[in-house]
Amino acid sequence: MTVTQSEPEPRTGAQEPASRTGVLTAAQLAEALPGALRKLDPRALLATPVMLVVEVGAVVTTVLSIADPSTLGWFVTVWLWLTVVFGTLAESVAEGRGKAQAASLRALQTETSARRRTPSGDVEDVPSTSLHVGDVVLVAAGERIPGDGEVVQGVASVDESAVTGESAPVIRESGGDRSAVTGGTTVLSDEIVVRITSEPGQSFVDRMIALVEGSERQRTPNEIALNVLLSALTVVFVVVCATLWPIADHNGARQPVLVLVALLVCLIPTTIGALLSAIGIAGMDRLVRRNVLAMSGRAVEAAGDIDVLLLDKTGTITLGNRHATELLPLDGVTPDELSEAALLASLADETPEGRSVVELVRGDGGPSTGSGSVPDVPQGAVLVEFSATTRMSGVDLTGREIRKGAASAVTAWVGHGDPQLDGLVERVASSGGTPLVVAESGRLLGVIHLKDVVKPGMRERFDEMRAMGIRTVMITGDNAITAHAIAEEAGVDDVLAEATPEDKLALIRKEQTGGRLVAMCGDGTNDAPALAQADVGVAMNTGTVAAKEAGNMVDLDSDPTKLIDVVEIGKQLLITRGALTTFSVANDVAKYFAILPAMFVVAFPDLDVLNVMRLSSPESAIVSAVVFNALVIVALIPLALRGVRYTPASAASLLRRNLLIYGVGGLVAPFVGIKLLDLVISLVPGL
Ligand SMILES: Nc1ncnc2c1ncn2[C@@H]1O[C@H](COP(=O)(O)OP(=O)(O)OP(=O)(O)O)[C@@H](O)[C@H]1O
Ligand SMILES: [K+]
Ligand SMILES: [Mg+2]
Repeated sequence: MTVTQSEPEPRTGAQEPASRTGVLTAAQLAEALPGALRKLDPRALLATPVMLVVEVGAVVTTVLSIADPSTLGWFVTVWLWLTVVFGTLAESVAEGRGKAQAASLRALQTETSARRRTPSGDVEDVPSTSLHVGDVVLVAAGERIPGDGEVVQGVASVDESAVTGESAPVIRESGGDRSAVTGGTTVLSDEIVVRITSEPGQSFVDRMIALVEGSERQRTPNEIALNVLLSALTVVFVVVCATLWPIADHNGARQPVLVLVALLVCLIPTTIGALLSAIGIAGMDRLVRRNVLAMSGRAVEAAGDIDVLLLDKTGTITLGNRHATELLPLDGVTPDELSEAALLASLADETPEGRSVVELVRGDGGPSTGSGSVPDVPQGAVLVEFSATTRMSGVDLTGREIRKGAASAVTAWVGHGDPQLDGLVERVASSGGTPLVVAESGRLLGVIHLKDVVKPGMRERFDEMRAMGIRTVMITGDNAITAHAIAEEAGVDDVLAEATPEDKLALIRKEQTGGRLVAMCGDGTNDAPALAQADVGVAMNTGTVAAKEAGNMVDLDSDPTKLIDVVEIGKQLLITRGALTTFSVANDVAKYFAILPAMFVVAFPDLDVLNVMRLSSPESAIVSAVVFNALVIVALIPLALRGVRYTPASAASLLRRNLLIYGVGGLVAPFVGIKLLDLVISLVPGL
């Protein structure tokens, strides 16, 4: 697990494309070109009405130029087509950046043979592609896991490097919060039984491929709203140009349709129209680079404005391999009595905690990766499974009822407490451990000490979040003393202890009704409702299938502090879109003043006062403006892909800075650019 992240390693080990850093290579452009040309299909352009209008304009000028050829006509026509192609090229380049990654992920999908359990209990060999939800397969050391699933039996160490890029093996085991396995990863030791949870073609890797290729990207509400605004602006300018025609005609300054089309394209917001979707794709791509898979673009945007982050304790803030280290009997209880009861209450407990109790009592000792002897459950035993709501587990035998679990739950079950027990519980809890109280038929026996370790580097990262204005709250099913001990060590701002899944959900709703945007990091099935309710729900990749499906992001590194990166990327996405919109509109306004005087100066000599640009001829002015308009798109592709830099600062000062750079810059650039182009273009005979 990587905890601190600076620049992440390329996951695939493939050569780092230069465009990641914002530089476009010729090879990349060449590779993206076929895709860009395919996107010229008007049906594909319907999604960006601004560019569709440019394409229609290009068709019109093409027809006019064929009917009545002129240098001006052909110049305008070629550059209008280039404008559309530059737009589709931006999107195509953005998509292309995920292609290498997609290719290496596809390699994971080669068909393998799976050992499937038949209803009669036999094992049959089937191709991995024919596995369906609910099938149960056996996977032994050295074998590839044939599909996404949940470990229902056993413990194994698994090499997930092909998916996560992390070479250290991870533990996958039944019962707990580390039960999900990903198809295509390899079991390194032991044997596990896996219940398949995804249909062919809908696996985690399939979704990753779709994500990195950008084919599954859905427009976010903000993006849709902006697109509508840009379309409305376009309609306004179509009307302006259409009415300009009769007015000019009436005043004896008849303008050819060709010129009006050129004017229209210069005025409508082509820059942002062309780059909008590339900005969105690049944002997703940056997340993937950080090993975060975002299933929803809305969540990425929301991440830019997060106020509160809620985190589960075990497996999120701590490493999560809670295991029993010590048995503490009450006075009058022999160590053997406590051991026996603890063992019986754990024999059928498939959670890692339960297995670790068995190991401790049996003296197996070894790490939880050991294959473990399967102990016998006494005849006639009725098992009481652990649930996050009861916070207890145990067994009913003839004449004996044994439970182990959270102190409050077990003392409530017994019907009374015990001062000595309180002392033991507090001792374990104040060290950050989880105390499990053991009781038998109304009698309290003692405490099991479950130990867990806080992941390294937490405190620094939580400090960083505080600086970004994000409040961190740990929510755990564990008792208040343990919770506070861990919270203290990890450096979170607030704690909610003894929380049931409903409490976690209620806390999120409460924060949300206060108008705050809430992020949640979790790994357990009991976190799933909260992950689904949160605006940004980040599931740990180590977690359960339910958690991964409920959230709208999965962190392959299972690092809760990754949220810092997610927030930065979200902010960067919003800032980039805002900056380029500002630039685009400012640019168009400036072009209006740059070329209108040139167009009408012949008919209205008074306009000459406005003709500050002193362009060489009306024709050259028009072509220069169209060429400038197209080149601006190309010039800004790298910025759209790389994103405007985000530095933690107040929203107001960021806005001021960006208005200055992109607003004023957008106003000035056309005057300089068009003037320079005019100097060159006026050399062309006929312009
Ligand atoms: N196998 C088990 N048998 C009995 N009791 C358990 C078992 N596992 C956990 N408990 C008890 O139930 C409590 C809640 O556990 P759970 O794992 O559901 O917590 P949670 O809400 O996921 O929070 P976190 O993951 O942050 O600890 C634990 O603190 C512990 O006291
Ligand atoms: K424009
Ligand atoms: Mg949990």
